Amino acid sequence: ACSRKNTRNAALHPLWQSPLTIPGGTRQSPINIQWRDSVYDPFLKPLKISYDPTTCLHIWNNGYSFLVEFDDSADRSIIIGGPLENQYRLKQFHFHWGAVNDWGSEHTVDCKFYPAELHLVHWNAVEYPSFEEAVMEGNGLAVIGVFLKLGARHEGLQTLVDALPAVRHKDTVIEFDVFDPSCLLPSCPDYWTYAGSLTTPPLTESVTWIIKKKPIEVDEDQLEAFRTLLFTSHGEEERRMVDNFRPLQPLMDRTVRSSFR
Ligand SMILES: NS(=O)(=O)N=C1NCCCN1
Ligand SMILES: [Zn+2]
Repeated sequence: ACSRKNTRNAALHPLWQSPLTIPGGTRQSPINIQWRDSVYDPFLKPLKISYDPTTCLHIWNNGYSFLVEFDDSADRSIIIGGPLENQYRLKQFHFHWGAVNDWGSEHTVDCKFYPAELHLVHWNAVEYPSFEEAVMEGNGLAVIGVFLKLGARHEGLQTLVDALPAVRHKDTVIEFDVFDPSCLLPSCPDYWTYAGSLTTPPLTESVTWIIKKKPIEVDEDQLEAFRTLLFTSHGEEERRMVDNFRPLQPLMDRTVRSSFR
């Protein structure tokens, strides 16, 4: 197993006061992706992504992360192909990050942590009437994970970073009219995919994970901006929003497939 220097052995994750492990869970997330154990699947299709930037609604701080939410009342921002049987609608994206650059991502690759990880959350609107119902189904959700590494400033991310001071406290929200999340995806099409779960409540085993092989680069100031956010609401004693990742979960009887040789 991979060791994160500051691993706590708390039974309850301090952040979410939810059980670290789900009793009877067989497909929990996040996991370590052991590159050499992943299996190339030639039948995996390319992932097709088409987002309409005007479906962007607002940015808000929900006390776990900051998230950008989209109008998912029609099939305007969708993904299809890859390991997916249906098309899935974009609902929101958010990030997980560390207090320092040595850790912060939820998934790891050969036990390597990245300083942050982006999750683009989509739901199966072909088979289910709402996101809330899809969350309870084995094929209800598809989440694209993108690793963030320290490097050049990311101009597309900067528009989000500039809005963060307005959502510093939990339960604050600002309108965010136009944003194309495609600018946060690496150009390389390669990904790993496996059957997993949500990593924050309700932790349901409803996610087809699609983890991009290549990270995107962001600079130190942009990571520091994430760390200026707070878990706490106005008037509460301030607690910096950092280390908002779930510890690694056991792979159990799962195979991670790759779209590339
Ligand atoms: N980190 S995660 O797996 O995306 N977890 C989520 N929980 C609530 C709904 C959206 N996503
Ligand atoms: Zn997430």
